[in-house]
Amino acid sequence: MSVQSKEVTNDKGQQYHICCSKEDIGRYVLLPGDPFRTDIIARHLENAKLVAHNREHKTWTGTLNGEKVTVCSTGMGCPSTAIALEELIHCGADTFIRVGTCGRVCPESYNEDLEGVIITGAVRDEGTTVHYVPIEYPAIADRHVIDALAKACNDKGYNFAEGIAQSKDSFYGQHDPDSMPNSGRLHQRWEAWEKSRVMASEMETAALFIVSSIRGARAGAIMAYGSMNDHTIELACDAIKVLIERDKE
Ligand SMILES: O=P(O)(O)O[C@H]1O[C@H](CO)[C@@H](O)[C@H]1O
Ligand SMILES: O=c1cc[nH]c(=O)[nH]1
Repeated sequence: MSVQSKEVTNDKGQQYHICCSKEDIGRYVLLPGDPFRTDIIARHLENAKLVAHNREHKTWTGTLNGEKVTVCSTGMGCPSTAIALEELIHCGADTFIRVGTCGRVCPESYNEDLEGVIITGAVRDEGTTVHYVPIEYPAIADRHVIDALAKACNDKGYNFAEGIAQSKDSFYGQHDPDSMPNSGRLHQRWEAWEKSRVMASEMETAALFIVSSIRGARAGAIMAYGSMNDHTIELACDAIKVLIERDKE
């Protein structure tokens, strides 16, 4: 039996950061980092309505296959992602797909034909999730969500790999480690991720997987290499439809 966090509300009784209430949020949620990306993803929903926009969290709710589906931006990094997750779970959400962008890491990921990655697990190279549970606990995706993403990808014939993401706290620690006094440690660890077949580097998935596991929710992630593309958004929406249909069975 999973335990929810205590609700913290604003003066309207809404969740403190996302400024939403239970009736605003669907069971199924798409999670981009960027608030502007929510507008693009919301166009894939039927009857999408803007519910709230507070700080980095912009939230739309509409339907897919007749079920209520929400799009909510997490902002950049694990702290704001964990906050969004907790508050969406307070509102009754239990199924999450991150729709993000990422960088390439291991040699295999540098195959230019690959559009992106369906994430199966995340390296907890960040500071948020140790506030939840010791580092030995794995950050893994829900197998039903991975399978729904894999089915969507197979049906469309798009070229996505499956693999592990590194969730880090410093974008410039990845892109310019030599400018950091801590460069030795950054290089050593990056080499370890390259040698251990890490397929993607990004900043939110570890928090998504850890908070979801601990709170008893299901989560997965699909990420585009470089900038966001239509295929990644399409597959995330298709996977939500697969889960909706399978949940009815
Ligand atoms: O495209 P999003 O979802 O923001 O994800 C990636 O892009 C940002 C860095 O540019 C980080 O948030 C990283 O995880
Ligand atoms: O290289 C990249 C691209 C997106 N997001 C990251 O964190 N790194």
